[in-house]
Amino acid sequence: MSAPFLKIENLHVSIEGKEILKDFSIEINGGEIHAIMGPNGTGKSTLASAIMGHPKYEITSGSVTMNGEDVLEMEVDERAQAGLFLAMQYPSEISGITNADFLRSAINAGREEGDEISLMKFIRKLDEKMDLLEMDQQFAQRYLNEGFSGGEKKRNEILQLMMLEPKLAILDEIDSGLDIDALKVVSKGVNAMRGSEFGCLIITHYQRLLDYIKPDKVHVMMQGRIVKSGGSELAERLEAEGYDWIKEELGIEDERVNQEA
Ligand SMILES: Nc1ncnc2c1ncn2[C@@H]1O[C@H](COP(=O)(O)OP(=O)(O)OP(=O)(O)O)[C@@H](O)[C@H]1O
Repeated sequence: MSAPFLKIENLHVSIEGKEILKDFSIEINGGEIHAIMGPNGTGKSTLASAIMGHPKYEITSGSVTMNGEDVLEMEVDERAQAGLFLAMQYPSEISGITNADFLRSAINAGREEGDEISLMKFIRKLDEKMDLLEMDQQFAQRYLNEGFSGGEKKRNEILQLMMLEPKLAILDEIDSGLDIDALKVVSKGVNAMRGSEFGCLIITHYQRLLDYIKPDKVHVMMQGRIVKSGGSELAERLEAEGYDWIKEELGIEDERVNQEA
């Protein structure tokens, strides 16, 4: 069997001297979609930012490899070129750059000189993906995310995903703030990406999203690491019962209590 698409081993990450990720490990194979759920403040977004190389997050030990290559050795742009993609909880607005220009530059940044996507091919692909995501054509010419509603930003993140066709996507709360119709459309986009050459890590608070995007594995994250893994049934139980039963089962105490002790 080939090496896992994404392999994270014993990762420790600190922010401003405070350790947030504590011995985090996961393996995602090509074609697999994994979901991470967990209470607020357990380090889910920190994980996403650390993998992408955000300078604020200091990796103190552990490894991250993609297809056997050391991701932590790569510059941020090299990580994107290697096929990593992050859809963020709060996508930023960039004035002066249209959505279409941004997408074309991003596609070409991942290609060799002379192998850039032709304008015709780009437009055809953009039209096709925007159709699938039921996006109005005007969004191609609007400045990136500027004035987009929360739901439109999320839909636009999935458009980027479909245009860039990364090997591994991390989707951080792409369901937050989406109405039911938008949730279905966004899920349709992610499902259209499914295939042996695509791995995906979905961070979510709600099982609802996983009704539409069926994960191969569900992981529960607490206090900076995965404490339990299972299938979709795990997400269903979390939705019904919350996290207390896991804390009880595994003897996990709230951190604040630990600090006071
Ligand atoms: N820039 C920062 N400076 C200081 N602390 C930070 C910073 N970024 C994150 N943290 C802290 O790290 C911890 C983990 O935050 P993170 O955003 O990764 O959690 P999360 O699991 O994604 O939470 P949520 O479910 O609420 O989105 C929190 O206690 C947070 O306050």
